[in-house]
Parts: sequence; structure tokens; C-alpha cells
Amino acid sequence: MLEIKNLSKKFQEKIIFEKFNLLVSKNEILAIVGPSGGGKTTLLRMLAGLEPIDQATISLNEEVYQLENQLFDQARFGFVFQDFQLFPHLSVLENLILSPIKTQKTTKKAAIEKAKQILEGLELQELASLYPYALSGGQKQRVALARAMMIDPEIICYDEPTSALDPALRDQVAELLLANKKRGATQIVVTHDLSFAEKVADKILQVNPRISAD
Ligand SMILES: Nc1ncnc2c1ncn2[C@@H]1O[C@H](COP(=O)(O)OP(=O)(O)OP(=O)(O)O)[C@@H](O)[C@H]1O
Repeated sequence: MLEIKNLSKKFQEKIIFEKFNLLVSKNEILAIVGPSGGGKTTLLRMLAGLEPIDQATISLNEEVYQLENQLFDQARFGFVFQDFQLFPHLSVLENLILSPIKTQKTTKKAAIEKAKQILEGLELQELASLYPYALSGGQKQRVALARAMMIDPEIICYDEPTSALDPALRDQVAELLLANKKRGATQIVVTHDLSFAEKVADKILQVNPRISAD
């Protein structure tokens, strides 16, 4: 269970979050929707430790994180950002195996085996030796999803995971999220796509309905 209480965040004088609360239970999929500029990406960036949090109480399975020490245990989180953040100098397979080898001391052989399995599940096995520049936007998006799953994170956060995909591939991503749920993952998905949210989510949370695009 991930719980965020009384989160505040400002950029200069602009209030993005004020006393914002979020609760996602183990195994749940929470969809976060809201207007452009409402703070959805900022929320994920704060969880990823990429953006400082002004104030909040955040706990994961009742264990409270000390924000001032940046004690987020990133090995328990997986993130798929909108710009995918694939390493350009590494092949698809190398992109997938880097983190488990570095952070979890998985053997290269085991990591490759797992990567192949995950790629197959997403029908991406043909892409294993390609470099990111040779992939389409939708392929990069699904490789980023595959990479996030390599470390079996407890919480997986996705920023607009279907934005580059046609309807058939959107369905594939929906199935992937549901399969991750079966595996025990807790998931947070930021999306503009309400029908996708309704299809996969247990709960839908509206962020900052008052704030409109700037
Ligand atoms: N580093 C920053 N410095 C100043 N303002 C920022 C910064 N990052 C984001 N903002 C502002 O914070 C607000 C929230 O941005 P954010 O990208 O989180 O919104 P969003 O809900 O993800 O929007 P979209 O749906 O368009 O992706 C916007 O007004 C944005 O301009």
C-alpha cells in the first residue's frame, strides 16, 4: 500500500499541490486523470526522486519515508516516463538487463532469460538487438514498459503509457497492466485516455480539477 498525505508542492509561487492525498492499496491499479498542467507528471517525478517535495507524509506498507533524506527505495518502484528514457547507446536487450544486474546483482544469464520472456510477452522479441533510434514511438514505449518490469517493482508508475499506441497496442498494454496486477504489483497510471482508465483501473483519481492548462 502506498499512501501520500498532505502533499504540497509549489513552483516559485505557483501552487501545484496543496494538502493532496493519495492511497493505492496493494494490487490495485490507480488511474490519475486531470487537466493538462494539473501536476500529474510532477507527481510521478516527485515519487521518482527527480523533483523535490515541499511537504508530505509518504508511506509504503506502513513504513514512513524520510523526505529530507531522499530515502525512497527506488528498487521498489518502477517508472515509465513519457519520453521513455531508454539508454541510446544500448540495445533493447541491454537496456532491459542493466538495472537488474546493477541493482539486484542478478546474473547476466538470468537477466537475459527474463528479458527475453518479458519481450516475448509483449511480442517484441524481434527488437532485442536493435538500438532505440531504430524503434518507432510505440515500440519505444513498450520497451520502456518491459524495462520497468525487469526488477519486479512493488509499485509501477506509468506516465501516459498509451499515448503513442494504436488501439490494438493499447489493448496489449491494458493486458500487461492486468497481468502485472495478477503478479501482485501495485500500479499508478497517469492517462488522458478515459476509456483505458476505465478498462484497467480499480480507482480513478482526479488531480487538480481547478487548475487548467497554462
Ligand atoms: N520545473 C518546473 N518549473 C516550473 N514549473 C514547472 C516545472 N515543471 C512543471 N511545472 C509546471 O507545473 C504544472 C504541472 O505540470 P505537469 O507537467 O506536472 O502537468 P501534467 O498534469 O502532467 O500535464 P500534461 O497532462 O500536459 O502532461 C504546469 O503548470 C507546469 O508548467
